[in-house]
Amino acid sequence: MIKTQGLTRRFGDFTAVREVSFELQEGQTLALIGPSGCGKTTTLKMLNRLITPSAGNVWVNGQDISQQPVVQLRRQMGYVIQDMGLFPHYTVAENIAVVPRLLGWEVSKIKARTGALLEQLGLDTGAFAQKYPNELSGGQQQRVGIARALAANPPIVLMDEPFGALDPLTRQQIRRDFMELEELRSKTTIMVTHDIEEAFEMGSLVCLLNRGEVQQLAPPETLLQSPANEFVADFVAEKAAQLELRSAKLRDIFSELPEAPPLPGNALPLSPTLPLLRAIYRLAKARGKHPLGSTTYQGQQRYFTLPLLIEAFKNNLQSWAN
Ligand SMILES: Nc1ncnc2c1ncn2[C@@H]1O[C@H](COP(=O)(O)OP(=O)(O)OP(=O)(O)O)[C@@H](O)[C@H]1O
Repeated sequence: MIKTQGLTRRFGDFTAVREVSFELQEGQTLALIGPSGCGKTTTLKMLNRLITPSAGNVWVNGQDISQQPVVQLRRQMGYVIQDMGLFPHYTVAENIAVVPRLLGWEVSKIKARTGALLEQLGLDTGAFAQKYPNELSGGQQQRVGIARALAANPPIVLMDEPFGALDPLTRQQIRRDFMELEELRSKTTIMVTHDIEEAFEMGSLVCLLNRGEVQQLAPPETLLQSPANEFVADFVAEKAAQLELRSAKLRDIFSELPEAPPLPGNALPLSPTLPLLRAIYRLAKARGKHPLGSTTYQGQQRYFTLPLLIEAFKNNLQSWAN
């Protein structure tokens, strides 16, 4: 869907981005991460030609973007930025409708699309469509910004610190809602973030940059398990435990679990409380043992089963990592 080769940008004598190459398939998410000033935003902006590369190429669907009219290019790419960039004198509905209008969609189609997006992003259409950005909270504005970027259904979404300006709780909630959006599953997303946990949670690939150069480009778990160099190892070391949970996928857990042992007749069902599950998971990881069996909890022997654990895992994965 999108490919770069040798992407480089110089500002005078200074090389902000050097020879960045990656390839993303439809539906994949690339998280660009690294210390402040490492070239994340410059890389992102070269993808929609907000910044012209000094060298290298970008192809979208096999087409070299430098040969494409810029308007046509940007219609294929939703763009979400940290300060939202909503038009203050447009209502929420008008803000979301900007690109569909430019594309000449019928009014009824625009209205239906706007309403559907607002609902999907947890904003009641009746209450919000006619409000102005300054009547919304930061989190609500950010949701509108996301809706606007998705309005014309672009196959590619570029996001620069999309959840950056928000408090941690709002940030987490929006991120969760965002990841649950059904239509995003088929989109190819490139996001810039300074939050390594966010990168690990959202990225199917993580690209760690330092001083404009790629240090490692790989699935998140690979950065943990096989860091390419000392910089990568140091970068992930501090949060290794949280990152492991962020990048844990249900299938990883499945492969660790053997058949559930038969429950004894006097087994009490386990209520999967968070601390208990957390302890089980840690134990299993640390000792390389499967987390099935029994445990003494509040003075009683409790047994936990595969479906229970999986369910609890699904429900709690997010909050565990916090
Ligand atoms: N227009 C410009 N002129 C000169 N230098 C620039 C320009 N734009 C960016 N730079 C420099 O290029 C480097 C990379 O900038 P960029 O914004 O891509 O970094 P970043 O990784 O996104 O940083 P941050 O996380 O702080 O937003 C920085 O050192 C920056 O000062």
